[in-house]
Amino acid sequence: MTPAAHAAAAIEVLADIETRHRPVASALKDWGSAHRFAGSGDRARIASLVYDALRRRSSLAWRMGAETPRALILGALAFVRQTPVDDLAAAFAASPHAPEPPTDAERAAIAAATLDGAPAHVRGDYPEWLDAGFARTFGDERAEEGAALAERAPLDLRVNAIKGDRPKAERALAHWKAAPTPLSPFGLRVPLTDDGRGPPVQSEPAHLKGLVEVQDEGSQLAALVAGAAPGMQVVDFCAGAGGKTLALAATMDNRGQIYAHDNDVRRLSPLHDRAERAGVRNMQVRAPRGEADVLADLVGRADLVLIDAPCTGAGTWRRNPDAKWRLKPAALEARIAEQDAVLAAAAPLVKPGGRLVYVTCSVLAEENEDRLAAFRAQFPAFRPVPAVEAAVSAGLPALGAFATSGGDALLLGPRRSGTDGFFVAVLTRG
Ligand SMILES: C[S@@+](CC[C@H](N)C(=O)[O-])C[C@H]1O[C@@H](n2cnc3c(N)ncnc32)[C@H](O)[C@@H]1O
Repeated sequence: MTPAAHAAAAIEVLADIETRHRPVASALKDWGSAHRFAGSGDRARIASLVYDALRRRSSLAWRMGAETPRALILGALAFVRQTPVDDLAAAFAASPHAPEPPTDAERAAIAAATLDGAPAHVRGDYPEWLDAGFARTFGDERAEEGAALAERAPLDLRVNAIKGDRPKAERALAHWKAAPTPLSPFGLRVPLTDDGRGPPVQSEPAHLKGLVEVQDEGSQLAALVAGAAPGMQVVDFCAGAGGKTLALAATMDNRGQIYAHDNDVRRLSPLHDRAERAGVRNMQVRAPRGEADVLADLVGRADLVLIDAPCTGAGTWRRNPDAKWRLKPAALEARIAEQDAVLAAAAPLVKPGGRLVYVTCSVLAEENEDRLAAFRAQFPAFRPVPAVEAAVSAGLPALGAFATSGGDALLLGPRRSGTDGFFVAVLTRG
């Protein structure tokens, strides 16, 4: 397929997403099934263009003066990919499966485009109803912070210390030009292609042998700040597929015990194979079993309980741009209720003197500081560890620069730390 045909396909996929309110992954999958001639490289290029358009949907629509799938894809090619409009016109004219060449009105929109005068939520490409929430966290810099969350995300890997060190992994992945990440001592960053595609990690020997896992640097840092150490009893209360479980286990060196729990048994299922591949031998999966309290024996026994709470994912919009446009106030309310519920359910597991670590991948204070305040009112025995102190004791003093204004937590994000957005608060039980 030609680049022009990729553009035509991306317009089709976006139209499917808009008209049938479909998640982007399903729309892309269906397009691939209906167009079997398209190879995996073509499908990846189409997906990358769709994601580029979705990340910047508001600002592209503002610049193009329209929010149609065609306007968004032309805008992504012109403003994200920086393709000159005459080159687009020539490419479209030369390909039989191309969109119509840019009209005079579209050319004029591209030539005149500016975001001057656009409101913060348009410049920052986040939903208008979240403007107050963004203003609360970021104040006058909310448009810039939103824009950083609308950039492409890098491909980060975590080197699994059970299987080898970072230089070993770097050598194994030299053909990808993987290089150390700035903040995590276990991170490697893999450059993407100009159009935003990464290499096939899952089939790479270093991945198959458990030497590396895909994990954003911010997620790695959240797990490191939690401070799991050899010999501890650790509960990963919202383990999901185990991204953080494996990171915690790597710092425990197979000594002590890590219990991976989630209230959704299906989410836990990949963890068995992942742990096997990673060489983790001190993990128990505590999946839900009907009404039984599967963590009853751990009450008051855990040195560390990590709550990687269900959240809106507002810190990971670089990777899931359609999620930000689909997010509605009711979903935020539902996540808040779940966050209060997991905090209340997990707190009794912490032993006196032990640590509770609350993490979200959101930048919204309603999911972060407000939840901690509500929790502390209900559980006064828990006291926050100042973020600077938590960073120093994790051996990551540089993270102190990302303390929240209250100083009780860390807030990471693409504009601050070059990572996804994560909120990390450490509390101790008195
Ligand atoms: C942010 S995800 C976890 C991601 C995972 N820790 C990782 O690093 O890959 C949040 C998880 O919380 C789980 N969850 C939601 N409510 C819960 C509850 N009441 N008890 C336990 N887990 C819950 C969800 O099923 C979801 O898997």
